[in-house]
Amino acid sequence: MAAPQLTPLEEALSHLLSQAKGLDTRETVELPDSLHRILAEDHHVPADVPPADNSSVDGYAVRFEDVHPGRAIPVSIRIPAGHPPGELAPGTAARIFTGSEIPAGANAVVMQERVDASDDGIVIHTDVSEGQNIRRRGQDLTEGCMALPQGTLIRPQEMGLLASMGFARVPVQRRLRVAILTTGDELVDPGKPLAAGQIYNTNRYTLLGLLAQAGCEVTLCESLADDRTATRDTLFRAADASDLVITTGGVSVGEEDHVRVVLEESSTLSLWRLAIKPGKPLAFGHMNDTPVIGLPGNPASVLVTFLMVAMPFIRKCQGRARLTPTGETLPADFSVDEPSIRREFIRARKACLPDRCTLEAYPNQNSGVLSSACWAGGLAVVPENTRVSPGDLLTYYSFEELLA
Ligand SMILES: Nc1nc2c(c(=O)[nH]1)N[C@H]1C(S)=C(S)[C@@H](COP(=O)(O)OP(=O)(O)OC[C@H]3O[C@@H](n4cnc5c(N)ncnc54)[C@H](O)[C@@H]3O)O[C@H]1N2
Ligand code: MOO
Repeated sequence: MAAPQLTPLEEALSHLLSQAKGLDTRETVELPDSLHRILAEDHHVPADVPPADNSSVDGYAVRFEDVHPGRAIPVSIRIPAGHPPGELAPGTAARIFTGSEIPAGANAVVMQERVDASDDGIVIHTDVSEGQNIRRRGQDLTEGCMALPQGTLIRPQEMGLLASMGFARVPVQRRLRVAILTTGDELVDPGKPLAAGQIYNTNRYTLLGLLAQAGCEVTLCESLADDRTATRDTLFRAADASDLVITTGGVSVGEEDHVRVVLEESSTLSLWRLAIKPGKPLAFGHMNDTPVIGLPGNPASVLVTFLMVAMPFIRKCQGRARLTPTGETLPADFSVDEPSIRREFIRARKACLPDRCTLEAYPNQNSGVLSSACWAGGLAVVPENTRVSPGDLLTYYSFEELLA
């Protein structure tokens, strides 16, 4: 029997994305609870950050025109950080600290290591230029500018930036509710002993981690035996409770691949043999209007298909601006001698010397080898029907970008 044709990733993705519905509801959360949530409104800068010019060092604020080699300048004021700076009298210096506001009249700060201080004042032993060691008002964020657009994933740095603008509460999208169903008689949860023929359920935990990083709420996380009725019942229950159901396993061609069969009877199933490696079989359908993405069972295939297929779908539902990764171009430090008709996502990492970075590949790229992904920093893309020699340029998606 001839194998059905392979579908390009873009074709499957465009079908999937055309079915992704945006989330309609939002909520407001306290800033500390906003990590991994999606911003639901554009955030413009309400006032300059920092709000005033301030010192980037511990030292002395002066008017640079007052500095003459060997001549002492009296210290007239002391300005601890957090206190109003006042005004600097002409011909004098202000004792100042990192983060202290610059007093009116001063236009430079000299580090204390460059100064001799005595009862007569300070003698400066260095050239002083206008503006030195002054962090300008608004250097981080300028009033009125767009700081964070709607659809931004809030990472630790965005939490900090929101705090720097004074936002204590943040409007965020409702979390996308996602159910995880792993399938297979062989699966046992960690913590229990393995009997013959059994393996530990890996995908459940990979997906829990991926969905947490993607800002989703996991509604239900169950492991299904290879049983058609149980698969059907659980798929309906999961669909009822969720905006999206993700399954792993059971989408290939065997008669024990019940997810495929149940989706076939109950919905408009699209079943693809994707032209990507790993991750060939992929199912997409609906149970009672809830989208179901059926990922293959192999643990490395789950990671790759989640990142390349499910993640853009999730991003679209979340109203994110960027759906697919941009990547960077780097030379390979490995070879692919046998070209594949499937686009290959090689678990790879950057190896950097002072002058250039190359991509190293994990030696075993089998779709059952998840340690490849723990070793790797991301995915290097080998296009369809392409041999690779060291030095050839490849697109590389870091895991950080894929999950940002
Ligand atoms: N005759 C063919 N057989 C297979 C083909 C094919 O085209 N023709 N494709 C192969 C490829 S490629 C893949 S990928 C798999 C996909 O199969 P399924 O999605 O139906 O997945 P399963 O058969 O259920 O499992 C595959 C593999 O992964 C292990 N697995 C499954 N779930 C988990 C889990 N939660 N944690 C850890 N490991 C899991 C499972 O034990 C299998 O070893 O089909 C190939 N076969
Ligand atoms: O399509 Mo599979 O994930 O290569 O083993």
